[in-house]
Amino acid sequence: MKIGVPKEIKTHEYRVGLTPGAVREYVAAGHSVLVETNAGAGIGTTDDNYRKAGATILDSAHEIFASSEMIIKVKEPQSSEWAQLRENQILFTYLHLAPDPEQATGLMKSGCTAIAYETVTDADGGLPLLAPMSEVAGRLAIEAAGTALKRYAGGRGLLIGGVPGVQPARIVVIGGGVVGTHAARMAAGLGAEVTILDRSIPRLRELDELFEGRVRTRFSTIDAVEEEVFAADVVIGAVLVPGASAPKLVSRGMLSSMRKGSVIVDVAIDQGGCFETSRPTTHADPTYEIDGVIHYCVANMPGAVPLTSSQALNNATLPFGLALANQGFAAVLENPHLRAGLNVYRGRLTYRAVAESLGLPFSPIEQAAA
Ligand SMILES: NC(=O)C1=CN([C@@H]2O[C@H](COP(=O)(O)OP(=O)(O)OC[C@H]3O[C@@H](n4cnc5c(N)ncnc54)[C@H](O)[C@@H]3O)[C@@H](O)[C@H]2O)C=CC1
Ligand SMILES: CC(=O)C(=O)O
Ligand SMILES: [Mg+2]
Repeated sequence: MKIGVPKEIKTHEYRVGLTPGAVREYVAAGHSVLVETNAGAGIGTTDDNYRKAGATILDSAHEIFASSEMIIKVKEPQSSEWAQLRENQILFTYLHLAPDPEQATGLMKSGCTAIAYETVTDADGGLPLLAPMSEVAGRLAIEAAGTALKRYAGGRGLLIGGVPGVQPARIVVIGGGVVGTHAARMAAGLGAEVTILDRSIPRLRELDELFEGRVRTRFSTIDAVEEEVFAADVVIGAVLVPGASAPKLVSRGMLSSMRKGSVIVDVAIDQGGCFETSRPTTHADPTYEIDGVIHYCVANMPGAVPLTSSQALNNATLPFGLALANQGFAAVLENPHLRAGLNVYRGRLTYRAVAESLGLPFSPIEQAAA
């Protein structure tokens, strides 16, 4: 199969869909890989490194889209990209369609087959292509909070871990999945007082064992969220209902009861965010303030550390990408985990939670492919 890798064009997105190491694997399996010139600049790799791995370098995204049977990217396609997709072409990347009707209709109009990294599953009920970036974003969330807490940045002027004799920051993490666990690990490591809220009791049990008493766990009710958020210096939004828009757990009205200079890091912003006042921001201008509460809502946090992130992402996508390259669409029909990733097929939405969030018709794949 001919596989195309365009350079990422979202603001301050420095990751790349395939690293030279991954290209080598596709080429060894008999595939051709076309890479846009400078696609690897953000991870400090050159066109020559891609050529050595067996890729052909093309001058423009236009040539990549025109010549490839499958496009492998990182971020959701931007409008200039979805306009170039076409029927029978496979798109394999993050999509986050639930809060993004424009992109959803753009992909539907293109007729392409779009597989979303974030809804591909594994045998343990996990999300193996979301997990590595959630690990990165969870860890970065505490760095972002530490920066925003500084007085010159509008924050309370609090050091996350405090110092001996002075209390540390109180950090509340809503959602104890991959993002939440990695955020809690970093926060606890720095010496913060950490509470994780989740609606899954089995998950709270696992967290309790994992952190051996170093982190408090709490079942997430309306009461519990209010109590914890009002007492927090930092709130990390890390909930997910796969494919769906994030539930809004902190309302606009609640902000006035939060501490002035406290910080919200809404990692779940790519699914619409779990704070009513969240709106997507970029690495170029990551924060804004409402009612004295600093909001950090960058939708591509791992793009800031592309060396770590591109490797972690490629490790996870490789087996799925190879299956698609080897078998084409048949891989989606055969493998239930890839099938869970299918969001758009020839103009139809094939992922129920996405269709429901967008208020558009849902077509099960059996029906869409019939
Ligand atoms: N902004 C960014 O750059 C990035 C954003 N993300 C996003 O972060 C979010 C979290 O991802 P993961 O941790 O991988 O998901 P996950 O599925 O591992 O964890 C989500 C957790 O939320 C819990 N949850 C669901 N509804 C809840 C509620 N009402 N109250 C409390 N807990 C609730 C679930 O029980 C689960 O434990 C997703 O939206 C993901 O797309 C991930 C990576 C990068
Ligand atoms: C998961 C995601 O949206 C990202 O890594 O940017
Ligand atoms: Mg994102």
